[in-house]
Amino acid sequence: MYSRLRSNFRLSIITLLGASAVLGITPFALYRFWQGTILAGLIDLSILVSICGAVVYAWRTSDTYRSGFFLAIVACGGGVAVATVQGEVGLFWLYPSLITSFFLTVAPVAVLINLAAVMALIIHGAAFSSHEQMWSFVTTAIVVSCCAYVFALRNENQRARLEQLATLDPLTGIKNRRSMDRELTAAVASHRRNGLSYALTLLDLDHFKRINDQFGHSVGDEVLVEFVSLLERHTRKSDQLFRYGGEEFVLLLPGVDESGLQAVMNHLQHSLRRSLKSPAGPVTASIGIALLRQGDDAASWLARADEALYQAKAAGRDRIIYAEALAPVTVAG
Ligand SMILES: Nc1nc2c(ncn2[C@@H]2O[C@H](COP(=O)(O)OP(=O)(O)OP(=O)(O)O)[C@@H](O)[C@H]2O)c(=O)[nH]1
Repeated sequence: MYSRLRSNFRLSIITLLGASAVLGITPFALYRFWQGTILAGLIDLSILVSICGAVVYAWRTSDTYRSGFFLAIVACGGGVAVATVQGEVGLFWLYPSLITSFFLTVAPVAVLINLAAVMALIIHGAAFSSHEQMWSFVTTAIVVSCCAYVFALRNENQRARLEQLATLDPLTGIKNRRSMDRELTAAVASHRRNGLSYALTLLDLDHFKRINDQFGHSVGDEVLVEFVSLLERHTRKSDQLFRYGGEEFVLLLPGVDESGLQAVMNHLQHSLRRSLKSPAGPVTASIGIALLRQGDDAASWLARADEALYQAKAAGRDRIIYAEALAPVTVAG
């Protein structure tokens, strides 16, 4: 539970709102019933029940987008209803609602919800005792919304940047090992659920250390970038490429059959032999491939591809080794 709250910002806001609603609104709802203002009490109670329902839904389904959107409407709609029934006392409730909208849903939607809440109050007018009070409220509501908008946007940009830093390799721009672990686990789950076939390819540049030693690290870096560019050009959009570490890369190919896989890999190997070069001449790669099998998990699947790569290196490099025997490819003509 704690790890879900830590990793999912919107879920933590939804939960915080739920807890604040229970602690903050319950005494008011009870007080209003006790005072005999039944309508205001019922509004408080329905806000409370709606918020709790949305929190439970968010936890059960992890669909924080819909529950957040619903909560933003409930919080602002509730604030409008309370202000309309209770007058200026209710206006105070609208400020936290206007701010939390930006953390419950995406910024443009939050702007629309807040605008609708303020417009509804202006049109109905019953919440305000004077024009001066109304315009003071409108101005402060806009100022609060603008500040929350800027803060939410900044927060979203930083989150996206952090996500990028955590998942992408800075040199080549492709996904890193952390992303690979996630995608391999997802592929195993998809294979178990729908039987979709997957191939995992480990590619390792041959004698790469020599390039670094002879020409320097920056030339080595250029070769790595060119290698990635070649791989991207010769694979499908649905294939995923990851930097496993150093000069080792993983290519994940979904929906492949054995003969298609062999054709793709042979073509890739020819392209690498033809096009990948360092100042010392052509650069080759050794390739180990494992098809996802029933009973595999991500670790055992990767280990089989790794073993195949080891065999490719041991057998003299610049070759493709499959972890399992594949049906021979029949060449037409
Ligand atoms: N330029 C550059 N070099 C890197 C990077 N990451 C790892 N390396 C180098 O890659 C080299 C890998 O060397 P080895 O593991 O001996 O592999 P190899 O020389 O390719 O030999 P084989 O794999 O056996 O063919 C090391 O010299 C690392 O310093 C990087 O980001 N940039």
